[in-house]
Amino acid sequence: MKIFNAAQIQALDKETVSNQYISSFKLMERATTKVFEKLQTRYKLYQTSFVIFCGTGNNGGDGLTLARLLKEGGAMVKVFLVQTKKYSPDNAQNQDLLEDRDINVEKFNTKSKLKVKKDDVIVDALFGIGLHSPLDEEWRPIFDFLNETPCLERVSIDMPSGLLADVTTPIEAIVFKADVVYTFQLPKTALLLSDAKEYVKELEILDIGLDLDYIESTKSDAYFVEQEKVRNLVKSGTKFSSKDDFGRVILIGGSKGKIGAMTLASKAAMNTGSGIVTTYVPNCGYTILQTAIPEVMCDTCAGEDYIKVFPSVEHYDAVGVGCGLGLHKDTATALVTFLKDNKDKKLVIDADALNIISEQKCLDKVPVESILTPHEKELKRLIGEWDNDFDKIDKVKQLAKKHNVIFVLKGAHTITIAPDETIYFNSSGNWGMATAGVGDTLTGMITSLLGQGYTSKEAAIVGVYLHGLAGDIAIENIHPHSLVASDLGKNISSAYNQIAL
Ligand SMILES: NC(=O)C1=CN([C@@H]2O[C@H](COP(=O)(O)OP(=O)(O)OC[C@H]3O[C@@H](n4cnc5c(N)ncnc54)[C@H](OP(=O)(O)O)[C@@H]3O)[C@@H](O)[C@H]2O)[C@H](O)CC1
Ligand SMILES: [K+]
Repeated sequence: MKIFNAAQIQALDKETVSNQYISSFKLMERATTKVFEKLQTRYKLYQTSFVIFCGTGNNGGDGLTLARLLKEGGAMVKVFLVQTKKYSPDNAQNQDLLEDRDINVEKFNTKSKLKVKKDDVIVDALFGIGLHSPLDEEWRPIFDFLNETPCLERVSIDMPSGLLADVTTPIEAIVFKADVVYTFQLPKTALLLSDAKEYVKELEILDIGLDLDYIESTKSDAYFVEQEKVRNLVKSGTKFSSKDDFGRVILIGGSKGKIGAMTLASKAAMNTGSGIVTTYVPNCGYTILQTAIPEVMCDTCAGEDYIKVFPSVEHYDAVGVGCGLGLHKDTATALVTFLKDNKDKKLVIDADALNIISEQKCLDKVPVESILTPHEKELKRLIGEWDNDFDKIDKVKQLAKKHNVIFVLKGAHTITIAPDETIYFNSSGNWGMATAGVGDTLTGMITSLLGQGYTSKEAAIVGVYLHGLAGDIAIENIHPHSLVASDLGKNISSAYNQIAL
């Protein structure tokens, strides 16, 4: 699914109205009906009272439409409407339709006293994608009230008001803190970034039937990766496949006390479908690995507790480096030599291998089309501080392009950034996955896919999605708090099955 900026969505809106021969009023009704249907399943309407805050534009128009639909659906509804001289035409038309419907509509300004009861649902329809700059300070008392007053839940239509859709919103800006945001048709970049975590606790994208041809023909560099995209990329075997067809991969890493990382990575590589997985660990890991995973071959280096020498990898289809590797200076020296000696080998680079590359300042030695999978702290060591998420993405884009490598920025919507400047936000996964070893599992999975012949970009996109989906399937039976990295490995098979459906 493409991600559009606000201007592109507004153009899409116009194009839809024209191509489908409908009025913008009808489109608003269609969009809001989708929100209504969501609210109908989220709450028992006849027992719930909604206080809807409406702005002066079409986001406000959505709020007014929703007020009518909720009232018809049996809910109690009260509307607060921003006082102004000029409302958008569809907003004004929906105001007219509220007359004689026994809905209390109260006009307010930034100095007004508002009232919400503790079991009301607050609906924020103040500003959507039409917001052109951060809100003025005069709005602060209103938003402080909306964000702090006790209520049942906070719902935003399209955008949490105050959040800009495709440029950064300053950290101190005034923004509504939504429990759930129902956004129309396509996600907006700001909704997917961790900077917005306080404002978007849950996100749902509602298909409102906007013009598909226009979406298809409009260029975008950013995508939201969903199951359909991954389904089209996943390869399957044939009756005559042999283990050689599924790639031979090697995972290099481990140090005393961190052999578990290699166990997780190599098990995940097997479960993702590699024909042959070899692990290369220091001596202390040999018995552990051979006992833990009979399917994996184990090779060791001279070092007892850490890797002193890297192996030859010419006979492998893909190489994963870094899980549990440690930062010993001999390991660091060996890694730098390894990078220089294997300029033509695409690598998956994670954890301490990334930390060593930062310390040794040798990103330029990383083979082209390698995949780097830093979490936030590893990324900071690599690129330094950033001002905000948009700045972070820009910086990583430049690096990816300069070094011709892929970055996988692990997080809530793990972001894959390719050297061609395309960006992929992942849609699968859950908070239970914020636990040790989950990154090692991902490295094993991406390495496996690379070894199976996926391009680097495909391996990253598919690996990240499959990994998140395995986590989502795991929490069907395990509480997110109790999820551990091994649970992901166990559910890779179910994730494949679900994608194939
Ligand atoms: N295609 C779709 O997805 C559909 C979207 N719909 C809804 O429409 C809104 C967008 O509506 P729009 O009228 O373009 O804009 P908003 O309602 O978000 O806001 C416009 C009003 O806000 C004022 N504004 C803008 N920035 C500021 C600011 N920094 N401070 C104060 N006021 C601001 C703006 O004032 P102007 O002076 O610029 O005119 C407007 O008064 C979208 O988000 C969806 O909710 C459709 O309903 C269905 C299709
Ligand atoms: K809103």
